[in-house]
Amino acid sequence: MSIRISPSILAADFTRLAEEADAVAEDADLLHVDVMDNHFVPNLTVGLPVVESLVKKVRLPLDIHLGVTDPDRHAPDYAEAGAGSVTIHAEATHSPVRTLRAIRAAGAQAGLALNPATPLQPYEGLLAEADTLLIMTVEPGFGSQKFLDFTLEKVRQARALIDQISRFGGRDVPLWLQVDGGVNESTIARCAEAGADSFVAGSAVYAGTDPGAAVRALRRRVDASRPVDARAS
Ligand SMILES: O=C(CO)[C@H](O)[C@H](O)COP(=O)(O)O
Ligand SMILES: [Fe+2]
Repeated sequence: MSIRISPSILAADFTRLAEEADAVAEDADLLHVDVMDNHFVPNLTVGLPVVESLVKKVRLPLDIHLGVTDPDRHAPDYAEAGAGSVTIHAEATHSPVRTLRAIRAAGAQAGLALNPATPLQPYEGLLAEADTLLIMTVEPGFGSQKFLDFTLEKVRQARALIDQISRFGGRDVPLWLQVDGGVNESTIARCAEAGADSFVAGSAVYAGTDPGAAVRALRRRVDASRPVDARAS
């Protein structure tokens, strides 16, 4: 089983985004960009012009997390800008099928995010339209928040569902199970044990002095939490 680590630049130095991205380029799989509009979440970050500039400079695929009120209007623009993946929130979208299909049609992977209090069951049928299911492990809006333990039960439910879909041949492309918020060296193993295989980490990567080493440490934690025969060589 492969895993993905996606450092969140929400915790990086915004005056040096290209260098901060470069610092994890050898060790990470994606670069997570939180687009926040001060409406869906009470914080304002970056938008399309910054993402368009990052796409040209950053060696990793951009993992765009849209914390915005109107993802149906904005998501296709991020995919067309060259993002690797664009994730919309279930609580914000009014036409998830159309928007997830538009993201894929523009050449990006499509993600669906669920806030901590949002149940999985109403969205199970939508998973066929998605490449990533993001289970928020904090309320979206800010970095450095404490991991919400109760969200692990939803990660377990999602893992069981994804495994069931794969067993019955229901997909020909992977469906990543991503966690975001409070993921660090103490919580990442529990996320992996619950079934997550894609991990966003902001402060755990960028708060220290060596972001690349922090990504490698997180990867080792995930690896150590898996059975010996499933570990990376
Ligand atoms: O979506 C997010 C917040 O809404 C961020 O991706 C997340 O908070 C990452 O930061 P940290 O790992 O420090 O919790
Ligand atoms: Fe995020």
